[in-house]
Amino acid sequence: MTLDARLVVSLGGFELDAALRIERGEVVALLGPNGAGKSTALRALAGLVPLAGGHVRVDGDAWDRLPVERRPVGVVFQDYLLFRHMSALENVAFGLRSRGVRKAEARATALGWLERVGLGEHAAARPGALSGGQAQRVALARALATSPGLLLLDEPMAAMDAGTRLRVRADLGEHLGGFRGRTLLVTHDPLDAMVLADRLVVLEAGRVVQEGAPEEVAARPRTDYVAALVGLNLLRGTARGDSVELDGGGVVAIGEELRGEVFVAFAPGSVGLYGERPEDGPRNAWPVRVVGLEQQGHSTRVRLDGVVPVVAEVTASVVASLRLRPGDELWAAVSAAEVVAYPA
Ligand SMILES: Nc1ncnc2c1ncn2[C@@H]1O[C@H](COP(=O)(O)OP(=O)(O)OP(=O)(O)O)[C@@H](O)[C@H]1O
Repeated sequence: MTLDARLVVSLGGFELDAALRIERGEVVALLGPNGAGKSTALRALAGLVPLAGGHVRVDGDAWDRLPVERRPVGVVFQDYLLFRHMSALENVAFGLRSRGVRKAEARATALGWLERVGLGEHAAARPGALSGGQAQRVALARALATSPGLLLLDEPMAAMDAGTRLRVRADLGEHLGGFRGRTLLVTHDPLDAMVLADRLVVLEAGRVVQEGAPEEVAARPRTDYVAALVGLNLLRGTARGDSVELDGGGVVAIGEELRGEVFVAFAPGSVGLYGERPEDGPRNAWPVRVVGLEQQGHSTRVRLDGVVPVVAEVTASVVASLRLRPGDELWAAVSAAEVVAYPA
């Protein structure tokens, strides 16, 4: 009962060509930078954008041949797209009515769903009288009420403030946990993806560049975008035993034996900063220049340029004792044991 799709879409100068598989009960997060084609992929699955090639199949059923209104798909958009002149109940019942369910039954089912998302008491309210989080839950209830085989969520929390987002993320996690269809969640937010998804698919410039379990993607990024998303330093080079000659120059000692093209990743927090080259210190020490400082919670992220460009995350006491400023020349050091290398 796997959804198996290859989505080829051509929009002006933009070309999407992405393969996606979603198992029953699985939540897949589609991540990527602005303009990568995430919304286009979602719209293509919903039938709102025509396929120039490829297919959308579930168990041999060709969903791509079905007209939009007959696809067993529920969609929740970022701005919810609730009908403003209808009550919450009528909004949720609408999807059922348009699938031929009789009025009384549609209303009863809709009320059941509003109760499940905690909005039974707001059934008569118009969308304008609901908060963003509540409106989002109505939109989710409307999408789930038709028991779709595929639930599509397009940045469902993007319009919310941080506090609401936290609550709605938890709610959504609960509802998705009980949902037996397949879910595709389009998001920019790595936290939404890591918390809610069973698997991540990363799209860049219309192509899938990496996919896997959240912990796998977080530990072994394969593009600069993914590395920035999960907060790791990422370098690329050729491994010759326990060291890697970097493509951009410089060498990184690693804690294991590898050969061939590899990625090298390490956490900013594992990078130490020193005024002088550290004696008897970590095997990796590179001369660097400070190009930027950014406070993040209790630590400072220091962007460093040099033959080996890296980001370090240090405490306020390091910033103070080294009197760090843009332009300063320093040494960055990281132990080989903190460096992860994997085939490119
Ligand atoms: N109707 C359209 N006609 C022509 N080009 C379009 C159309 N819709 C989207 N595009 C282009 O397709 C590309 C992908 O857009 P899409 O909205 O799918 O990306 P996205 O990954 O969802 O981005 P964002 O994160 O900014 O929402 C962009 O370059 C966009 O400008």
